Amino acid sequence: MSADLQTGKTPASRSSAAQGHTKGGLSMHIKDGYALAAGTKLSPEEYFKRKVALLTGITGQDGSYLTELLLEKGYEVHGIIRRSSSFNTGRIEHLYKDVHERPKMVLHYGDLTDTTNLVSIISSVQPTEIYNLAAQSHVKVSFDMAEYTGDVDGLGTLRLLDAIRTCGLTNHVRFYQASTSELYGKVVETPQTETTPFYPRSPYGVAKLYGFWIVKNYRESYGMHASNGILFNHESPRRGRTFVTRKISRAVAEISLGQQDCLYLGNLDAKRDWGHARDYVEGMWRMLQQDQPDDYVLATGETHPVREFVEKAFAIVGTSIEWEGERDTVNEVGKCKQTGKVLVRVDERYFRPAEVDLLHGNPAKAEATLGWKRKCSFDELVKEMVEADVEGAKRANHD
Ligand SMILES: Nc1nc2c(ncn2[C@@H]2O[C@H](COP(=O)(O)OP(=O)(O)O[C@H]3O[C@H](CO)[C@@H](O)[C@H](O)[C@@H]3O)[C@@H](O)[C@H]2O)c(=O)[nH]1
Repeated sequence: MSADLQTGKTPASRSSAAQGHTKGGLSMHIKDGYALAAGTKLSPEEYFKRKVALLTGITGQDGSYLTELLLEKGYEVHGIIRRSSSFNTGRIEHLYKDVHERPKMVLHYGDLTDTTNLVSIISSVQPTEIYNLAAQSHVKVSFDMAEYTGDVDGLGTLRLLDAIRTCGLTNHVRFYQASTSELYGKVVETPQTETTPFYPRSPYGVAKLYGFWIVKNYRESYGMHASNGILFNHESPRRGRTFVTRKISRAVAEISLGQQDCLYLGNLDAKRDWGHARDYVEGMWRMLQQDQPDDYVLATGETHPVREFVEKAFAIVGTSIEWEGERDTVNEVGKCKQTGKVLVRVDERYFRPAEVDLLHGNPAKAEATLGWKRKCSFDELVKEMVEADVEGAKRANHD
């Protein structure tokens, strides 16, 4: 069911007058008859001559970059969004098209926990590609909401695959699953490749393990063109504010402008393979352009501790950090070398019941088969994030 984000009404229930783009949220314009009526049968020729993508998680970081890429490539993009009383479409507002143009991005209310709704959307959109990016994606939160995380991230993937089958698109649609380096968890070899054994360390990782295997199972059982992208951490100025990189870049920006005193973090020694989300969504798309489905690692091939991200982020605003106190304990602090002021403290509330200490991917297969390579370096990523947050903090102060 297509949704107008201002009114919550579907095209059928809306007046024919176009809804405008209003402050505080995004209003989508859906011409009557734009999506196909449920049950419409397209001939294979009609179906395959279209480029129609359906994204779950379109309002997230990856969803917004992927939508930009697909629109540039001439796709019609449909996204599933969850109903919320607060606006959650900030990352895709700039993709809004005037009502007088044919909209290329259409949003539908839906949820990975609602099978009927998924069947209804897929049968009316008849997508040629589906990207399953929706998830409860926060590892720490998954310890508090383990059942919900399992339902959405694990069973949600199954529901989507079954909805494709119910709609008769099993051997038509190409399916991308957002799998994750969290599957490796307690790593048994470094760097990690497509053949490294999995050992997830959180309810999130365990739910994603189910997602990974059900995709592989449906590929083998029903011949579906379904691929797993095992993506290592990927960040950007659009990253959610509770993930460590964005938490750091925002805090550094606000501290540098005198709007915040101190940054509180958990495990400073965890190591991650951090790339830029814009590069990674291109890899997702490339996976679905292959003749054969498969599983691929997307990573930079480098790993850096959280501590280094902190140091580099502060360096962008001209502050050098020196560490004092016992390492790996709550007594450790990061001080400004110039003034001696404590700018970083360790807070055990951010520790996880079980930690993933090291992630370091080997993207050789994706590079060789997909012709994919990350473009943005670690230093460029840190710089882009901090500079964007400095600009954002200045603007917020001004408003
Ligand atoms: N979030 C957060 N993490 C912190 C903090 N202090 C230290 N960390 C450490 O920083 C590391 C990265 O944490 P996140 O940025 O929350 O990301 P993640 O747990 O690695 O998970 C992300 O990447 C996965 C891919 O490997 C994704 O699958 C997952 O959805 C998420 O995007 C973890 O080891 C975490 O313990 C803090 O204050 N907040």
